[in-house]
Amino acid sequence: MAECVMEDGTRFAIPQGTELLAEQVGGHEFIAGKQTMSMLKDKDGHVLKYINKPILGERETKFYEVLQSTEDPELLKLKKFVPQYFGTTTLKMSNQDVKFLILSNLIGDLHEPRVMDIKIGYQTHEPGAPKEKVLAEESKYAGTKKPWGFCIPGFQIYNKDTGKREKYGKEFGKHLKKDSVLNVFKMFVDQYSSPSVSIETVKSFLYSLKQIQSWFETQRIYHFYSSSLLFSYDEHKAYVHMIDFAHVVPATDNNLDSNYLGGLNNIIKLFQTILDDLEQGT
Ligand SMILES: Nc1ncnc2c1ncn2[C@@H]1O[C@H](COP(=O)(O)OP(=O)(O)OP(=O)(O)O)[C@@H](O)[C@H]1O
Ligand SMILES: O=P(O)(O)O[C@@H]1[C@H](O)[C@H](O)[C@@H](OP(=O)(O)O)[C@H](OP(=O)(O)O)[C@H]1O
Repeated sequence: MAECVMEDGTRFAIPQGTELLAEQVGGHEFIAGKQTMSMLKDKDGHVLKYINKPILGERETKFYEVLQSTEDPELLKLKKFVPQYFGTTTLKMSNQDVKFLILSNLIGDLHEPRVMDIKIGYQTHEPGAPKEKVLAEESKYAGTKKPWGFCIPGFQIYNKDTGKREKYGKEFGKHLKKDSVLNVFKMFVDQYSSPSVSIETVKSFLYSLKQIQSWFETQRIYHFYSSSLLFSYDEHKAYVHMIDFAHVVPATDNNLDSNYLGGLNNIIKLFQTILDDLEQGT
């Protein structure tokens, strides 16, 4: 069993042959005494996601399995935005068998990746969720979720002076207000000395976002609650991917996922504003 040390000094055992995914920006982390676990990486560079939570783990696994075997042309369009799925694995942790999803590493080919997790939706609990879950979700990230239909659980950038990685976590995201979001996006894409990198990055984000948008404008298969868009880039490449499908449920009454579309449309508007400003040199 290998050992890991968290930033606060907590030590814990992780399965042999794995390491922490250092670039994880959102999501669950290991918490002593709680059944939560950080994202891991295996020897082949795959990302391992802990799926021991009942219902949620099974739901996310099922989502990947359906996507892997589908011949539905509508669903097939989604594949390029979602991590590749390589099945599940059971590993020993503190003598317990623990199940993980094996996924492609979405940022594996980026150098010092800048990464932002944006969780989509005015509502982040699925219909029928327990009352405590509804209250917990509604009370969090209200400054951005209510006006914009998304929130920012985490991101990482590199300090322009020291070159050191800087992580902004959930507490930062929870205190954000409506009017600060544009500046956070600007800071995120302003990481290299040449403005042309920012311009190309934002153009690439917008290109992918509009493809995802056009999928959501017609698909009536699923509703995606609490799912994230993962933005990543370096000097040469920029990506937008969809992750976290633990709260994806069949679409009710054949409706569009307006909860997701609303947030996505606002992200597109904000990045378009940034692109316009960058191109005008303001
Ligand atoms: N396939 C992947 N490749 C690279 N990084 C990933 C991948 N999947 C997840 N991550 C990283 O791990 C983080 C957490 O992922 P994810 O949202 O799936 O976890 P979670 O614990 O279900 O989150 P939540 O707490 O929102 O339910 C993401 O913010 C991202 O930084
Ligand atoms: O952003 P935060 O404040 O960390 O909020 C967490 C976030 O809503 C997760 O999606 C949720 O996990 P699930 O997707 O598994 O419901 C988790 O529930 P949890 O505390 O019960 O793990 C919340 O705490």
